[in-house]
Amino acid sequence: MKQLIAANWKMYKKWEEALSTAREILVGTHKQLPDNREVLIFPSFPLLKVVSEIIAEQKGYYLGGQNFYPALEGAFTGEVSPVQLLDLGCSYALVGHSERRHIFKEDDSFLAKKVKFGLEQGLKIVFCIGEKLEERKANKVKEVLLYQLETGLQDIVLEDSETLTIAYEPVWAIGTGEVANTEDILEAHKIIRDFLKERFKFGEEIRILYGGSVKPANASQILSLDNVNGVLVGGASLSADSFNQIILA
Ligand SMILES: O=C(CO)COP(=O)(O)O
Repeated sequence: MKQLIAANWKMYKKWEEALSTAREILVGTHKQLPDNREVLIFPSFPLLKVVSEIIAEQKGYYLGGQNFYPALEGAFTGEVSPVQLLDLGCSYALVGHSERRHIFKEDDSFLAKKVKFGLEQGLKIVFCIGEKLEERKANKVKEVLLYQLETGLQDIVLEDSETLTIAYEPVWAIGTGEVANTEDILEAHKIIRDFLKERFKFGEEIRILYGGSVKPANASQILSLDNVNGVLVGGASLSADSFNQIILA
């Protein structure tokens, strides 16, 4: 299974910066990209085209949309469809990111609809889950993760293990500089792996990423842990210099 190093640029960057960062990422890593690593970039919608032009046809580099609405087309002002993402060269999309869940109030049943619809349209889905600090303090990590997995992945049929990736992003570790410790990551990823093995016939091969304050200084240690098949990076993916160190960590 190849490790996936993913950049979530969130609502950052303008055209020129996206162009130069994407170029520097490609130039700085493509010759040394290990065979067992892949790179995925999630720019905001207005930047998809410029990043797509840089990484299109580059082996091991992929483009993803940060969000979509689960319909082919229609009167949904302000929304973007999976068909439009695919048309711009995206092969992946994020669903269930903590910022979508908490700021935009996307609930579990809506997220389940998005996962199913996105997969049906041919997008690979990176489904994000993670507990809040108060849930961790109340010893509810397992309960929360299993609930998010069970509801979000209900009714889906997978054609192969590459179409689904899970990202474990503890909410308290996102953008805080407070990375989860080794035991916490191992425990959460084991819970997710056991669920996947029980739910899907190729559950052993579905990638599980860790996200939350991943930096060049902690990336290689995190990537060496059992059941960690990649990372989803926010802040440290905005500069090519730090993201490249993570790609090659
Ligand atoms: O939300 C994240 C990636 O999706 C993580 O963000 P940070 O790496 O900035 O903590």
